[in-house]
Amino acid sequence: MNASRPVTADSCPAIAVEGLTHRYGSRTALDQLQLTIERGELFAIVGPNGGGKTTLFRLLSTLIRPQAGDAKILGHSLRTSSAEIRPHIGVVFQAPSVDRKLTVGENIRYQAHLYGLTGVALQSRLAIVLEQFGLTDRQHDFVEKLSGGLRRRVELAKGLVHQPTILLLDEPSTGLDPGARSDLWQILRSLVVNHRVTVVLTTHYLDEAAGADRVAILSQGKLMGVDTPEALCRSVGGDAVLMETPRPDELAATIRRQLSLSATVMDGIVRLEVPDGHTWVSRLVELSPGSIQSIRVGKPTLEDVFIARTGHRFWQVEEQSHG
Ligand SMILES: Nc1ncnc2c1ncn2[C@@H]1O[C@H](COP(=O)(O)OP(=O)(O)OP(=O)(O)O)[C@@H](O)[C@H]1O
Repeated sequence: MNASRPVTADSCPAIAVEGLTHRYGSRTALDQLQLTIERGELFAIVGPNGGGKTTLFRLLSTLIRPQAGDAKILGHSLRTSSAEIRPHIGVVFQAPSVDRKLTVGENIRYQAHLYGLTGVALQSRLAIVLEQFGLTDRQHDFVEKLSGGLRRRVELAKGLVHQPTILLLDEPSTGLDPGARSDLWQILRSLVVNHRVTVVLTTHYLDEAAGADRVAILSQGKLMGVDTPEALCRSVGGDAVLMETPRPDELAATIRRQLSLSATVMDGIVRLEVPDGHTWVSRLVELSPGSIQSIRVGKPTLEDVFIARTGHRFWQVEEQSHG
């Protein structure tokens, strides 16, 4: 984007992760990860706490060096070329990096200095990002006076002031109310569509990951699936049928025995995936008269994908130990 930078071949992906493995002592945080992120994608890396998202994020943002494997960012190796990579990436960390005692404008200006921007070029970029994030009339306000959503916008403006090709965001929605989360996603989508920035974010909100172009599911350091949200959900097959009953194990066993369907019990709820779920409702209810308190039929969600791929509920995984 910057004329002084070497032009990178447009054909190479934004990010190509090639067998990245990372261990903290005996704990494997990332296990031979393979993943390609194309340019101009809004890409979500989703996973429960401890899944390895932050470790991957720290590797991709050149904060830590790969122990095994590599990743190419716009064709540059993380192992050998982190200095070449840095100008091309903008990073928004999970922990706030804005200085609350400085104004919005000062925060962005200091960040721009770190990337060597000065004078007219700096003023021009400052004006552009302030406008882009609806902060022009707040530029003289102290950050400590802003709402959480506006502060997050200042973080984004800082991350983009040097015009990176790739924006990495670690859990950007954490702590935001639903309105601010929705604003944030609109901004991210606009960056992709109008400015062709590749946006890669981590999240543990499955519902918001469904708004990305593609989703990678990371659990216990392993990639459990990567595709568009629609394709991932289709891969579960049919509809998800969920039943509440006082004796879930008994009902699941009856369904397996009498209907030859693979019913499972998770968190006390009997669940199964079948094509045309609505056609099964009366048969299921008649199977065990009076025992089903409620029955729900719905299209599979990313949570269903997670269950199908890992055998666990999303929020259970963090309680399990890692190998
Ligand atoms: N500095 C560290 N020392 C030891 N173990 C660590 C360290 N950082 C992470 N881990 C472990 O590595 C695994 C992956 O952690 P990581 O923070 O990458 O996951 P995450 O998906 O980002 O989780 P969260 O959503 O909670 O931030 C976890 O088991 C975690 O306990």
